[in-house]
Amino acid sequence: MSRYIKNNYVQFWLGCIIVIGILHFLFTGLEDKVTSFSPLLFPMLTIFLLVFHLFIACFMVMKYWCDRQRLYLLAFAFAYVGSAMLMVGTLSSYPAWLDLHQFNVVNYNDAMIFFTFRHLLMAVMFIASALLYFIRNRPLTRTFHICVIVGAAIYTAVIVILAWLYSSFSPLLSLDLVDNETRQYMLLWKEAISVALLLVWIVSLATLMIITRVRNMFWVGGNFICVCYIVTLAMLFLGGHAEDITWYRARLFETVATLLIIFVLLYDVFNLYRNSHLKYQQSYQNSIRDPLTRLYNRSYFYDALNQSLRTVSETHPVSVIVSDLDRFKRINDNYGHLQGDKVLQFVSQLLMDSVRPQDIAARIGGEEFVLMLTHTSSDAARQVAERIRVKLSSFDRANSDGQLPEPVTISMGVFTAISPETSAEACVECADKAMYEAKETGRNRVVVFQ
Ligand SMILES: Nc1nc2c(ncn2[C@@H]2O[C@H](COP(=O)(O)OP(=O)(O)OP(=O)(O)O)[C@@H](O)[C@H]2O)c(=O)[nH]1
Repeated sequence: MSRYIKNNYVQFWLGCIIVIGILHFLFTGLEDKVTSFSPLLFPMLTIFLLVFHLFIACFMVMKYWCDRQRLYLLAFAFAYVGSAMLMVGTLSSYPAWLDLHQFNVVNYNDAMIFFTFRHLLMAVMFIASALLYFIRNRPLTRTFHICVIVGAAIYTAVIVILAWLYSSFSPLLSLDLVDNETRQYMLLWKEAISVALLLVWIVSLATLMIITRVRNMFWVGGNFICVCYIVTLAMLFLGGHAEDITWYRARLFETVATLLIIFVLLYDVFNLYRNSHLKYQQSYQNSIRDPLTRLYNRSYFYDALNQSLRTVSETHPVSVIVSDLDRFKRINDNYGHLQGDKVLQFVSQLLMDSVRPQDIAARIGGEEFVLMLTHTSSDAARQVAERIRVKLSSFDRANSDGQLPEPVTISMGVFTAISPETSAEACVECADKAMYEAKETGRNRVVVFQ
């Protein structure tokens, strides 16, 4: 177990180093080609990021809505919705994205205030999400759900309102993080807030790693985004001033990393769809097959026969073969029920292998089987039955790999429907009568219903 977890961590960190290394390589390549970035790049990237965050928030809410059990998804949803709202504030600090006359008027301090509160909101919500994941299997009451949702909504609202109050939109409070004239970072940002945010994200990453153990793609995404935010903050921390190349690089990095997370989430959806489709297929097959022999069950057989009988005619007959093992009780009595089951499985496999894919082989009683052969005349059906009978009687313990404790024989009755008026029940009844005639006239025989 601990090796499995260690493997997860090693793979995760290797993946992070490779992805971040590739992104870094691409960005430096881009920076070498582009001498100066357009002031529109930052708001454009922010718009992309905003849309990505709304997309992720919708994904989390929808996933939560599926069973309304996984509260940790809602913590993520609030983190991303709040972040998107704060990005609207960031955009308003860049009027150029809407109003070209104010191309050079950028409120860097506001952009940094919205950035700070955005990260504070997200990092704390990520920790909350990990804690909610930790208690996911406990029986949580409806009141607890409501409290968590209300708490997350209040926290998000408080952060958004505080960001707005501290920004230049409100005269009530103020926070100096960037000097808008010189574009230099203020001491408060450089020595306190950036370090504090970095620490909060490190705590967030540690909490996520310990609790989730990076156990699936969803949490690979969650942990990866924490690493990306730490890298983003480190970039800003090392950068000289706002509008410096690192300012753009950090935003570009965050946008690309979020896009990667969207791909991870899409993969998660694909996995969910594939698993639920597989489960559906399994439960559907279980509902139409006999558990012991994997032949079709009685109800599936009757449905299929009724369907085939609708189009039956003299040129397109449908044949039914009812088969019953001879003196099967003796096998059970002499060798036990388990050996009896093996005999039933062996005979079922033989029946399945002896018919075409469009035919149906079903188990309709203890040791009673039925075959439906479409577009098969009475004579052809008799030949199929005869072939199966001879084949079965050719096996003994040695050449059946011990499946048959002794040679086993089968009695078979054939009936062929040529009119759509014939019901499925009547077909089986007639074939059954022919099979009983085979039993009465010595067993190990094929009789065609006349
Ligand atoms: N091992 C096993 N035995 C089963 C199963 N279902 C039914 N049987 C047994 O099948 C036997 C059927 O016996 P009978 O109907 O008396 O007939 P028979 O011994 O095959 O003799 P004839 O049909 O007259 O040739 C019974 O002993 C049932 O207990 C099953 O799923 N597994």
